[in-house]
Amino acid sequence: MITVENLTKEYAGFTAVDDVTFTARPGRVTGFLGPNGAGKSTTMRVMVGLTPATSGEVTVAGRRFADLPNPGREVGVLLDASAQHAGRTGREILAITAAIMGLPRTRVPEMLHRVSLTEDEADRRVRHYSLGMRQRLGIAAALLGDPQVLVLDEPANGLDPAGIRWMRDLLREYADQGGTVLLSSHLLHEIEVVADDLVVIGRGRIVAQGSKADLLAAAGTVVAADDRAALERALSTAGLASHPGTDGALRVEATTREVGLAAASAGIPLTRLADADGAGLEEMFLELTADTQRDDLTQSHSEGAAA
Ligand SMILES: Nc1ncnc2c1ncn2[C@@H]1O[C@H](COP(=O)(O)OP(=O)(O)OP(=O)(O)O)[C@@H](O)[C@H]1O
Repeated sequence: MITVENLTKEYAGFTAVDDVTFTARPGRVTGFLGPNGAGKSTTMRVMVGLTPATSGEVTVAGRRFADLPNPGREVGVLLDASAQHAGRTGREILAITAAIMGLPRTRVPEMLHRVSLTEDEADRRVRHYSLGMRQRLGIAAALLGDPQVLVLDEPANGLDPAGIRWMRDLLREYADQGGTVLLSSHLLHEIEVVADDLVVIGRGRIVAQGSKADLLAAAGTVVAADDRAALERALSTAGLASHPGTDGALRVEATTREVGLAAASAGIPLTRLADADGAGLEEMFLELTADTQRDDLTQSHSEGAAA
């Protein structure tokens, strides 16, 4: 279990994370989703004690990371796959990590096997690894101590489609065995297949959170008719809020049944009636984050200010 409570992180007066509260639960994969610069990495860095919070608190298994006696045994962390020592082999990196955590050396070949790095690849220096191989090695290091919690920042970066599927299966299995997984991404599709819960962040603030199923249901119904104005009137008469989607159809915050009945009672033939489903979630993500993108540079702050 990871609990983030009213977390705020400021860099020289710039608020990178703004009063963020959420929980990642055991047995579930929690997707931490947001556009570039939304505050995901900063939140995760605070979570694993790399950056001090300005205010608020993060606990893992009920304790602050800094208070965990052997953190690697409780929390597996992959924040930056490229941060590994380029001059060491993958096997050496895992062996050193195992020694630091007081684990038997036998964990190393086990984990290499778990992430499908071959013997030959394990003995190459990391500088010769592809980004995908570094991600696998990073995941092996995160799993080494058999932790109950995994914190992974953009773990799918650099993985090919087969690698992404492999990782999804691995995380699913890990969560199904009772583990807690928090993984970040700026790509909705990457996360929506594997996540049970979603936490969406934009400009440092949480803009939506809940189970994926609830967020999908909240994304409502897509409906279209040749006479869109009449359809809008019928929906409004039935007390259903609607707004135009990007494809000319209307998005309605109601079930397909409610929408169908409202159209039928006004005698309007429909050309389309469907659950908003994945497309709805994507639109919701774009809408939620559109006004939270950090590309307007209206807030100036100094990059690299002291943490
Ligand atoms: N050390 C720092 N000094 C100043 N600003 C920082 C520092 N670290 C991060 N920031 C700023 O905080 C904001 C959030 O950054 P963060 O890396 O947490 O976003 P992110 O959601 O992980 O984005 P990405 O998907 O691009 O990795 C950004 O505007 C970033 O420039």
